[in-house]
Amino acid sequence: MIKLVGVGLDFGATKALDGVDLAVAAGDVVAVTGPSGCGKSTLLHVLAGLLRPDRGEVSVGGTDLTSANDQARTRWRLENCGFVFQLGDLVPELTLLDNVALPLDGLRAKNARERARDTLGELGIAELADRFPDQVSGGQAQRAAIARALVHNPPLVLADEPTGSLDQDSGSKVLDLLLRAVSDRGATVVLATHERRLAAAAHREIRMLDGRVVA
Ligand SMILES: Nc1ncnc2c1ncn2[C@@H]1O[C@H](COP(=O)(O)OP(=O)(O)OP(=O)(O)O)[C@@H](O)[C@H]1O
Repeated sequence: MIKLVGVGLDFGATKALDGVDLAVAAGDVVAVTGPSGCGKSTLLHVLAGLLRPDRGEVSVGGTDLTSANDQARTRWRLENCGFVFQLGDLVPELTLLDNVALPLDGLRAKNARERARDTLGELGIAELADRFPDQVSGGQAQRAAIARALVHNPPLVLADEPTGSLDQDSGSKVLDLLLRAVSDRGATVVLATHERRLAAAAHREIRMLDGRVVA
């Protein structure tokens, strides 16, 4: 599903990624760990096609993201990627239902809303569909963000500290829901985290330091 060969990316003098080789099979759940600033988020952004590396090759689901132009990478991302951020990143002016329906732009409105409602139900918050993000708890907002990342059944789900803003209890619940939903779909997951507990729930852990994979 994912193949990186010799991937390097610089921000000025900082080597955010420095010769990363990585292979991830379809359906794998991989945790990327390491200290602050080691390159975890940068790696996720490269996998999503949001950043193009300066060196090396990136192929995801058979698509060569190194040679694709911005437009092709954006189209690829909308169809193939779900992204969960630490703070949910819901659109404040939209209800949870409309937030979740966002990636379904191409579907006729009624179908999109039905599917969004079903996915909210899967995450256990169907009854909150018509509330706005500032009318729900952090854990509930994070569940909606996960529903939005999964609603179009993307083959690849990228999660950057998905429970980082939650207390331990609701973080564990949200993580369980995320892992169950991706396993039901057979999706591949790459999860950046500081937390041992999250890393332990993955099939595999990749440890980074100074832009390199060290274990
Ligand atoms: N847009 C940017 N401009 C300049 N430097 C950047 C930028 N984004 C990241 N960096 C630098 O690249 C390095 C890797 O950053 P990255 O965000 O990938 O780390 P991280 O492991 O995700 O950190 P954290 O765990 O704190 O989120 C850091 O040294 C960071 O300061």
